[in-house]
Amino acid sequence: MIVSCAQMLEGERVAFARGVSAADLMEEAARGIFEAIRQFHPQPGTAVLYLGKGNNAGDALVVGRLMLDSGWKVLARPVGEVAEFKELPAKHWQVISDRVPIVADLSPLYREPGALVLVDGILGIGASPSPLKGAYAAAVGEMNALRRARHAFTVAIDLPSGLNPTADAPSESACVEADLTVTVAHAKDVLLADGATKWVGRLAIAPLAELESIHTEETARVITSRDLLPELPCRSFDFHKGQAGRVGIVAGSRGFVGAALLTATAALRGGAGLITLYVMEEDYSIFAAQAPLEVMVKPVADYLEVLANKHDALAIGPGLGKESQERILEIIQLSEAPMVLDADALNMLAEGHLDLLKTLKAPALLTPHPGEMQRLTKGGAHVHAGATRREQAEKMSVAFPGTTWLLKGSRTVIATQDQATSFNTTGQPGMATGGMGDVLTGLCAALMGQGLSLHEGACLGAWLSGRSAERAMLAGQSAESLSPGDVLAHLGEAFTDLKRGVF
Ligand SMILES: NC(=O)C1=CN([C@@H]2O[C@H](COP(=O)(O)OP(=O)(O)OC[C@H]3O[C@@H](n4cnc5c(N)ncnc54)[C@H](OP(=O)(O)O)[C@@H]3O)[C@@H](O)[C@H]2O)[C@@H](O)CC1
Ligand SMILES: Nc1ncnc2c1ncn2[C@@H]1O[C@H](COP(=O)(O)OP(=O)(O)O)[C@@H](O)[C@H]1O
Repeated sequence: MIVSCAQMLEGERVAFARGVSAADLMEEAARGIFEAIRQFHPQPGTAVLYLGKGNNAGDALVVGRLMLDSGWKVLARPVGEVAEFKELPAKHWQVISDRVPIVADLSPLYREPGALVLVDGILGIGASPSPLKGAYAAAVGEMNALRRARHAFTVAIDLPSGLNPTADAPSESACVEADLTVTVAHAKDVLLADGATKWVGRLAIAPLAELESIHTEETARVITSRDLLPELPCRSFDFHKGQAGRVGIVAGSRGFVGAALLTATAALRGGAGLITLYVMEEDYSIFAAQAPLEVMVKPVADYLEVLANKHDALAIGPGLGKESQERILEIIQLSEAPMVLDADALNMLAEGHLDLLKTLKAPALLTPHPGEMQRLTKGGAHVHAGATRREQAEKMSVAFPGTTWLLKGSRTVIATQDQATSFNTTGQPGMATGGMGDVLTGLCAALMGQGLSLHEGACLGAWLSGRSAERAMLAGQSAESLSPGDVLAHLGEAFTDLKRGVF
């Protein structure tokens, strides 16, 4: 659920009026924040707490205490004097001050071995909307410099300090550039603004039981493992492959073999019962030689043969090229199985055939990246110039009833008419490499084949592929080295994380 900072403050006020204690909330919030940090840094290292004077600093100090108890070395960098701390941060500072040196000189941090985590407890939702000045702006600049030069992992508590808590668009002045923002109780709308993503980074929500039921926006939500898990069918012991879905894949061409194989392997790792990859006869030997053993590769003289077989879901588009446009458009129009349309299938629709989406027999999930979306919306008939990413996806889903739109990016957004628009939180910049979208397509098709609705299949596919990328990083990959193959290899852990309810 999504709230404005003002709604959050009001929710807190109501909770305090019924006797909830701010100290208890802070303890619970900090436990969630620490858990989220551990999700990315399971082994202790060095942490620097950047501290303002309000309760955001209080949260950081409780997180610091939990880190100390788990073997971390913790240092403090107050923006002002510790004597200025308000009641709760002052109390928590007293508890740990003898174990937490105040850093005066930053230069040793640049040489500090091991993981370095910066905790941004400077400002939260109590921040004024004006741009940061003086010592506050300097502290933010210092954190960003450490992040860039030392690759320090930066965690913002509630909001990255400097993000305007009242505006739709964040200010471009001093703002903490976070790798992870752990926001308390509910996602704040400002964190989801298009321009905010580069400051917010990975978003996680630390739940607060007492603030669960505050008034929230019902038309949008942030995807969480807690909401997604009930959508994943729980397999009975006597489950058989026919129940796991027959997925057909229409992808690949000469020169684009990998796209089809990534899609097929993702469908396999996403749980599909039977997977058939359809390829043109003349290319059969290339695909058959490289396809996973479990995938059936079927040569066709004409793509329309695909429709003669029964499927629970079809994935159409990755690496298809342009040659079979007419036939592919026919399949899209005639298919009775739900479809995921990606890559070349989208490019074909963009070449004057978008209205075909009004005559489909089956529902379709379209998964454009921003470039493909631009091609699909050119001319402005359905989406006005300057529309936000959320507006683009929503407007297309309304223009074409029966379709779901997943607009890819670092904050993937998923829209279906009359359903809450969903924002994904998982993933990381290492995913910005060719082939990641093919994995997403195969995964979504597998989930739809197992009976998930288009919207929930898209949400779960986006969450799992992002989480799998994070898992690959924990297993030793880096943002530079991460490949779609790594995402495929770690999907099992992503499913396990879903079941464990990770952030
Ligand atoms: N309430 C709760 O129960 C819970 C709250 N929680 C946590 O508390 C956070 C909110 O805490 P908060 O209300 O104390 O505000 P916060 O953001 O820390 O700082 C405000 C202080 O900073 C100052 N200041 C403001 N703007 C400034 C600027 N531009 N430049 C410089 N200074 C500026 C301003 O000082 P003033 O100007 O008033 O002297 C004020 O004192 C919330 O985000 C979450 O992390 C969680 O623990 C869950 C339970
Ligand atoms: N910075 C990022 N953070 C999170 N996810 C990302 C990031 N960059 C890319 N992704 C994800 O990686 C995938 C890339 O898809 P796409 O651009 O279609 O790749 P391709 O067409 O090369 O297969 C999408 O799921 C997208 O959301």
